[in-house]
Amino acid sequence: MIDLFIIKVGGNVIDNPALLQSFLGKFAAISAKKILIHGGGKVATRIGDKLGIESKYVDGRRITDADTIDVVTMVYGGLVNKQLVAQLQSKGCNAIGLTGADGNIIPATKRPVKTIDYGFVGDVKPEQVQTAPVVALLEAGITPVFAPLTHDGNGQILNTNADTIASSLAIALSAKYNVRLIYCFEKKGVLSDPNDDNAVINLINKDIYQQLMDQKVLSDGILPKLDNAFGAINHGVKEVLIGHAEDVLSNTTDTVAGTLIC
Ligand SMILES: Nc1ncnc2c1ncn2[C@@H]1O[C@H](COP(=O)(O)OP(=O)(O)O)[C@@H](O)[C@H]1O
Ligand SMILES: CC(=O)N[C@@H](CCC(=O)OP(=O)(O)O)C(=O)O
Repeated sequence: MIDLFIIKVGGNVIDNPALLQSFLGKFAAISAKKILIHGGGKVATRIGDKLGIESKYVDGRRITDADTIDVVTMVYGGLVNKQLVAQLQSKGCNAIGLTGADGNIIPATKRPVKTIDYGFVGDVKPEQVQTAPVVALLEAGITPVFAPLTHDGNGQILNTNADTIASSLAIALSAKYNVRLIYCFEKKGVLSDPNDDNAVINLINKDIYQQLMDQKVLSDGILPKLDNAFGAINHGVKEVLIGHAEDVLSNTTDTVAGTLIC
């Protein structure tokens, strides 16, 4: 099987023009087949604030009411996605911007209300991901760039965490490719002390993950990232790495920056 890099870039990197340019340059330079998934939570929060729409998160997932789904559809599916595609084109990478509704690639189910009503948030089953359009683009030498939006099949767009989009695509495509899933964010990896940016844990297995949860070392956006990272590694994805956008695309066979999930 040939390699496929599935790379997710988060909102803090998207919001930092210098870091984003450097990241996109490294991404464009990857010669293997590749897919980019972007977040943009910070941009959506800022634009929501300007419109008087307050952002609320529970365990790193946005509560998405009727006003918020409109904001995130515009911000993720429009502004962020198209800016990234244009920037990749300028770097010689022939990218195409997509949401999960396009080509029916990522159908989802609105999250059922249990203790919390997340609103228009979509849960994805990797086995429902339609890989054929993605494979066709990859085989044509085109790089898909996914916004974190899905749809329910009844005309409703849903907001899905970008970490989940990345792991679902990674799991679905691992039947055909040797998938390497890389989560790029603004920290050097998963930290044993969230206040110490150098306290990177190089390797996390299931037991260490449980210990970190018990010690309450993990909170906010790192929760969906690890949740999805383990989901991917347990369902056929060859390698999952979490690290700084500046470092993780520069790894060599001798040095690995970031946190490897095993
Ligand atoms: N132990 C930890 N290690 C790394 N990050 C952590 C940890 N605990 C909490 N975090 C927080 O999780 C955030 C990453 O999630 P998020 O902001 O959603 O990133 P992204 O937008 O890239 O998905 C970090 O910026 C950090 O504030
Ligand atoms: C349901 C849910 O939480 N969706 C996310 C999608 C964007 C995202 O994941 O952005 P980052 O990668 O920048 O965090 C949100 O609206 O914040």
